Amino acid sequence: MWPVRRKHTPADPDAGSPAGTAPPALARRWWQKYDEEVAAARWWRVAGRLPALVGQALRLAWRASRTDTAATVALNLLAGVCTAAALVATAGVLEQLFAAGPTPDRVRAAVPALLLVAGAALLRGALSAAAGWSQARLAPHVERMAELRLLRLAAEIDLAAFDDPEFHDALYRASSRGIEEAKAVVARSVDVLTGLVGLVAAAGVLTVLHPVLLPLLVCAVLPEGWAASEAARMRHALLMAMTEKRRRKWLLSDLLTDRRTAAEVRSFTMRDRLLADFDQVARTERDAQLALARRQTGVRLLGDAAGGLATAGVYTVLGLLLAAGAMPLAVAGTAVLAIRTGRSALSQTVMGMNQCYESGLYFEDYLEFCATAAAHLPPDAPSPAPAGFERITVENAVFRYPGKDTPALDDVSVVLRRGEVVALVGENGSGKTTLAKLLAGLYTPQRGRVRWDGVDLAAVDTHQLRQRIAVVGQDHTHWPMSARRNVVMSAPDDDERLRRAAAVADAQAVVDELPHGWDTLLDRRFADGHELSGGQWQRVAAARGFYRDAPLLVCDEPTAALDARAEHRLFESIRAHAGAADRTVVLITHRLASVRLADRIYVLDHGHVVEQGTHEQLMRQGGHYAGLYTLQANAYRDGRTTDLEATP
Ligand SMILES: Nc1ncnc2c1ncn2[C@@H]1O[C@H](COP(=O)(O)OP(=O)(O)OP(=O)(O)O)[C@@H](O)[C@H]1O
Repeated sequence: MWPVRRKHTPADPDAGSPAGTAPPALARRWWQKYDEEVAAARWWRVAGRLPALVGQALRLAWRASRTDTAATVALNLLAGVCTAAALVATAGVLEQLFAAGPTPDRVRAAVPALLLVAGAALLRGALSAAAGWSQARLAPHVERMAELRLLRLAAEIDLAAFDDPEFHDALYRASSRGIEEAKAVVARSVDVLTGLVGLVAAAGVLTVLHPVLLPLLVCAVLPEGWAASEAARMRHALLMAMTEKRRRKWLLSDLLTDRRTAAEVRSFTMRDRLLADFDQVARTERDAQLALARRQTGVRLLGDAAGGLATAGVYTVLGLLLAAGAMPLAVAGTAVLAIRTGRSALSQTVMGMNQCYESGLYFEDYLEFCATAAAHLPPDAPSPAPAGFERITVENAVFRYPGKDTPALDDVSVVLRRGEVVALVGENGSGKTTLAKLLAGLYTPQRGRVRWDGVDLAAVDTHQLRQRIAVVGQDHTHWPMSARRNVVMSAPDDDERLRRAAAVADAQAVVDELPHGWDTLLDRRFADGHELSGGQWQRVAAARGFYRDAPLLVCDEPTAALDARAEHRLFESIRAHAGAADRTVVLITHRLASVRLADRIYVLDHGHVVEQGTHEQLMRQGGHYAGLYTLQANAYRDGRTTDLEATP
């Protein structure tokens, strides 16, 4: 699917990390296409990319809150205008003070300009405070919008993306910093605009005073700007290179602190091993951070030295102009003020651009993730999913997991009719779960088709389709919610339906023992939360499948954690569930006694359907199925059978 092999970027500080933590060469994915381009960006590209970046940030802010965006931009711009007005008024004050004539007259003449300076300063203070307030109000709106968008896309994208490590890297970067930086880009964009207003004012005053002053001022500020953008680029390149390691570290810390792994960490004395693995990655990260700090300091020193020299040059030129009589003292005084204001405005602009660029790099990670994820969503205007079916056919389906050379399913064809119980059997890794996920509409085959009667499922509304399929999964989720929510899920709440589903799945007895019945929270990490046993969870998961009341029920090893009696009852219930309303059941189980009564059995081996038929037909064939069945039957016979184990 993504054939080009990835090479480590030159910025990767851990190309030779300790054994056990070094990532294997990963196949290039669509998530990665953009990374190297960003890591290689230089400061001169910053200016070119900024307008688009600022535009996107402001659009996001606009969608999040029009009032606060408009207020933030307008108030900051007005504050910038006040700074400019104060500068021009100060020039007027100086001009009056250095004019010829008696001192009291000069001071009196300067009073109107002085009042203007004071007024502009006051107004500027008030505007800045109001701008700060609207900016603070805007940030949570932007954060909420950005977070919701990312979560919506992550929850909607094709399930296959979750088998791709690059997807996880991209998601990690987008969610860990991308969202945070979306707010920063908006704030820094406003800084740039404000700085530009001040700069225009100072530049205007300086150009009027002497044409050589403005270019000198620009030269004084640019080195610092260059240094800051280089430092930002280095930091982002490091983040790029460290993404996978940071995820690894996070995973290891999760293993050490998670409740689900806490027991095995102790019983298998895994603590030291996990800590050692964690420390290996942490040390690599620390060394990379130290190297980054060293390189950043070097670049900053260079920028500061060049900036200092250029500033000294500006004042030297000013002194020379004064000495040569080419500039009167009043004008020189104004020039010093204008240079200071201009320098701070230019610094604000350049720093704002840099910070905008730095935040923008992370913001672009976020934008890129959203754009790529959006491009991999199911089709926009799909045809409606069929309400039911007479026949489901899988035709010559080929499915390969991302990054795998061999397909998990190769040229597989199966047929399911309405009201049938169809069993999928085969050894571990033969492709049963993958086929079940294709039938459940969770994966789309890369070749071949899955149809409900004549309708190809690749073109239908997946959301609608999935509402017509119930799945009792092998790896069902223990939702940290109430018992009721664990069964009802997203369907409408209906007590009678809940009672029926629980009765069929034998889950009512489980719930009856809970302190708050259906409203008990099933998570021990919260106060008053309760935990269920593996078998009890499995009954709740089965009730979830029955509650959905769908024409197709896919059961992937639904009884693995059940005791023999409960397992027997659940299979009976599944059969009755299918018979009662002409529902079709796909059943995956290694307990072959339970598949004997299936209407048809498909036997899978290494991703191929190798046999199909009823139990009797397959036993007569004497092939793969007959071999497996006889093996289990003999095991039971040798172990002296009991009533429930009379058949294998
Ligand atoms: N998420 C995944 N990413 C990559 N490969 C996978 C993934 N899930 C399964 N596979 C591979 O696909 C093949 C078929 O796996 P599948 O889970 O469909 O087998 P199965 O018959 O259900 O096995 P079991 O009886 O152990 O549940 C196996 O080789 C497995 O390694």
